[in-house]
Amino acid sequence: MALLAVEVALQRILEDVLPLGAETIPLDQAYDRVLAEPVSALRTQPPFDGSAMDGYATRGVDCAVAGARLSLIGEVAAGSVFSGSIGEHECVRIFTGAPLPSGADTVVIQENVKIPTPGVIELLEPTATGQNIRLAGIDFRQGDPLIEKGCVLGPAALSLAASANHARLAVVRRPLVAIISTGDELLPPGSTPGPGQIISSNTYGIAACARSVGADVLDLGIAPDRKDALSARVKQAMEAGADVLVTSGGASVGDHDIVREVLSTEGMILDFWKIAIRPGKPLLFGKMGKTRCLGLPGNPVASFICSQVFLKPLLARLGARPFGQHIRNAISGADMPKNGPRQDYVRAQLEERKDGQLIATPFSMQDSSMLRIMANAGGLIVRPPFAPALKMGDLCPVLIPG
Ligand SMILES: Nc1nc2c(c(=O)[nH]1)N[C@H]1C(S)=C(S)[C@@H](COP(=O)(O)OP(=O)(O)OC[C@H]3O[C@@H](n4cnc5c(N)ncnc54)[C@H](O)[C@@H]3O)O[C@H]1N2
Ligand code: MOO
Repeated sequence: MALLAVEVALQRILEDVLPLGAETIPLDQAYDRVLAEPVSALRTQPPFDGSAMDGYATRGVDCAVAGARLSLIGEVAAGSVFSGSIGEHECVRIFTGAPLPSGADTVVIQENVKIPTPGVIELLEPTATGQNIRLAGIDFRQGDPLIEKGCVLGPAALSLAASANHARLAVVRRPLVAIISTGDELLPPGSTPGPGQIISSNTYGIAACARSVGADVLDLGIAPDRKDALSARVKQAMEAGADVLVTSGGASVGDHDIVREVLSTEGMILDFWKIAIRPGKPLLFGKMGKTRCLGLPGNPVASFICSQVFLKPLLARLGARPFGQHIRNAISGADMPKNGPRQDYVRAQLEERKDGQLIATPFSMQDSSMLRIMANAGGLIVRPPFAPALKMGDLCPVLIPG
């Protein structure tokens, strides 16, 4: 039977995924969160006509000519209000951000005056009516829509929400992804491996992919290849309320590849197992209640590429976060043979020519255990199933992992 195509597998993974619910959180924790409800202004900003400069508030008609003299009748700074009113040929010392005194419609900046005698200012040049004033509401008025639902909150949006007087915001809950590595041979980084043992690496790439699309990660460590040990960790993931359960390793057909069986025993309804991708063929997907289960192959590069191609879009959809794979057109830096039945993600070195043309040169070794090559690959040349041979200089799509 033909293996499921990558696009079909992705469709099946995303098929009925709805964004998670909302939670209301303090503004200072809302950076990079996805807004669940639109934000509108709870107040008008600025709430009053105010001065944009340090200087003297006066009437435009009284400062139309150089040499005009005005009597100084008081002072107003930001945070206070001048209680009187400005009359003909009068002014009030004013500072940036202070409300304009009643009767004033213009601010003369202090660099443009001299003080011939205390209590009097003299204009060095004319100032037009309305200069250096910020009118009430020029930024926004109460009730104005300010930030759309679905926006990923960046620094300026957060300051805007604060200015509009929101102390808390409704944001989409972050998906929780539980990660279990499986394999008797695995030890955490920093250990001293014994005979036959290696260091477990996959979790770190998987977790980083998850975090890059706004997910929270629950690392459930390394489970040995025993059904009871893996079951216990799966139960932990379910008890923690994981939206997505990712396993790494044990997905293939060997005697120790127990993931599919254990997940099924724990209640997973299998959707698919094995797809037409290289690396990553033994990928499995199913649902355990509301929890989506993604069984990644153990080979480190397969685990990473499947996280990029399948896990990231799934988590982004759950978190209502905009997401698209970064695909660029390149020309191949080498001849490539015709492809087999699986969509191949060929690790390639990228180079940008002076004219902007991207050149992707495949590494000569493509073993799915080789993390150094993966980490040095600027991109993955995507070779669809049965793609014909490529000549050096032919166009090819390149996925840039994020
Ligand atoms: N007879 C067949 N054998 C295999 C097939 C097949 O179709 N028929 N598929 C191969 C493919 S493709 C892949 S990919 C691997 C994936 O198998 P598993 O998911 O069962 O992975 P493991 O056997 O557990 O591990 C494979 C390899 O990766 C190392 N590994 C596992 N986990 C980690 C980790 N967290 N960090 C670092 N390295 C890890 C493990 O030691 C193995 O070397 O199966 C092929 N076999
Ligand atoms: O996923 Mo495997 O060889 O296709 O690494």
